Amino acid sequence: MTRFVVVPQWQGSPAARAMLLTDGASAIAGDLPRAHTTVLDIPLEAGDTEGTAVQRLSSLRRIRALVEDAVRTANEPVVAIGGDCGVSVGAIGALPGALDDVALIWCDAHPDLHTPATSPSGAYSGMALRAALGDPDSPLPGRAGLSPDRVILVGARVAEDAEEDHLTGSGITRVDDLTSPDVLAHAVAATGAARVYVHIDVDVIDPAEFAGVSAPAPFGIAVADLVAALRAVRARAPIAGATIAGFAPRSPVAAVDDLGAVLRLIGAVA
Ligand SMILES: NC(=[NH2+])NCCC[C@H](N)C(=O)O
Repeated sequence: MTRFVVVPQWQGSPAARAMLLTDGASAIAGDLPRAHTTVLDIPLEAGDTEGTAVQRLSSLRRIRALVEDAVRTANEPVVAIGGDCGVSVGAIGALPGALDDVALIWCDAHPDLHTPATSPSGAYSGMALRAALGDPDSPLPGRAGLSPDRVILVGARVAEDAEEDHLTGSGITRVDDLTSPDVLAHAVAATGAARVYVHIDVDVIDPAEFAGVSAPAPFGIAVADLVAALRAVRARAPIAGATIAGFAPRSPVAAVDDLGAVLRLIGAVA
């Protein structure tokens, strides 16, 4: 079975209306099977930087501990429901066993490869993949063991120069076209990994199909293509865990329009 861990946090987001992410998490939670769902009691306050370049770090640190504890005690694969992308760093770090057999599929309109020094916003979500890879400059790094040559970045189309510079020669594989469903599975097979973690920021989906995101970016992936690609991945390697992040509906009525797509994505990883 799968355990759903709902993390209604917003503190890692650069968005002006970041708290919409807590509404998104709650909307999703309402559609999940109650007996298999844990909703974390997330501090609502912003917290402070602790003198670093990471906004709201003190709250993010407390949230990290809650996420790690929930994933560790689940004793079954967890689908973490954000909140912003920072949720994945703790959820990946708390996976059972060493991370050296894990491939990470990072589906996101943004590569999230900033360090605190290069981030334009100070938002931890924009540093999330870099932190998951053990960024030595991060005050809140992920657990060691994940390797860039086992990371596949899907649908990233809005990147700052510092992120493009880091990507060049990083060993990270990029996949931008999922219209052929086996491309992603082949990329995973090429990493040699035995299990897969799937991170999905819903802003990877084309805005024509999905409205409830903080910063819509054109030329995204189709829901059906991502679902088919993930099905092909699962035929080869088990999913060790997953995150659905970035759902920021403008209103409860607007949330309903996107929930079908969210549930299809959850079905693809759960
Ligand atoms: N996964 C996301 N929504 N990331 C947003 C990051 C935006 C921008 N690159 C920043 O660091 O502020």
